[in-house]
Amino acid sequence: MIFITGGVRSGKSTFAEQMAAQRAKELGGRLHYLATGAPSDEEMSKRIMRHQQKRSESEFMWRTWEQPRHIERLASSFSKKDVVLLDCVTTLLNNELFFLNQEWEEEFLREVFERLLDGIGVLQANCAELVLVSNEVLNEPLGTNELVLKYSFMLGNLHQELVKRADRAYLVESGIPILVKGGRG
Ligand SMILES: Nc1nc2c(ncn2[C@@H]2O[C@H](COP(=O)(O)OP(=O)(O)OP(=O)(O)O)[C@@H](O)[C@H]2O)c(=O)[nH]1
Repeated sequence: MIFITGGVRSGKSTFAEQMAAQRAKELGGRLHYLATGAPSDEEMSKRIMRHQQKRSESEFMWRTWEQPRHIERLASSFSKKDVVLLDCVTTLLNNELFFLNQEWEEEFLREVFERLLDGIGVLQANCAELVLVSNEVLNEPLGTNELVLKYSFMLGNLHQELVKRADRAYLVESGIPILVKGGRG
């Protein structure tokens, strides 16, 4: 598993696509793009269309899946030789946290945390390489808002756990990927 993080517009999605395509070439499997985001406004809709256009024009054959929750349900769509790019973990977390409009009690947060890790684990077990993209939103001062603090702890812990499980991890800054864990493999 490869974990890629970076700030907004850092270039992490482009880097992740290159990395996934390279791995698919090496492994001889198909390439899947798993989008967890939704076109929430006009700007996002256009951005998604641009991404889709770019993938359709690329030299690689991408198959796109739009799955905001329950990513594990896609597992049977992949083969053990395939490469899956999941973009992105942050949106997946948001979708889980806000879907039920539930109070962020400790038990609920723990359940979401485990559900996400389980879902990612199921995907990982059903493909050759899982490339995860996430947002580095924790560099700002956290302030004192309780929800922001809970969210930040949750995302931080999730990132730590995913990096622990990943063979390689990158931080992308201004379009430059910095290898923070693992070899160049
Ligand atoms: N629903 C859907 N979302 C997509 C699709 N292709 C890309 N996306 C979403 O587009 C987002 C990534 O693109 P950007 O918003 O440009 O990424 P960014 O984080 O702002 O910038 P970078 O760091 O440069 O990647 C992710 O949330 C993807 O899930 C698609 O086919 N369908």
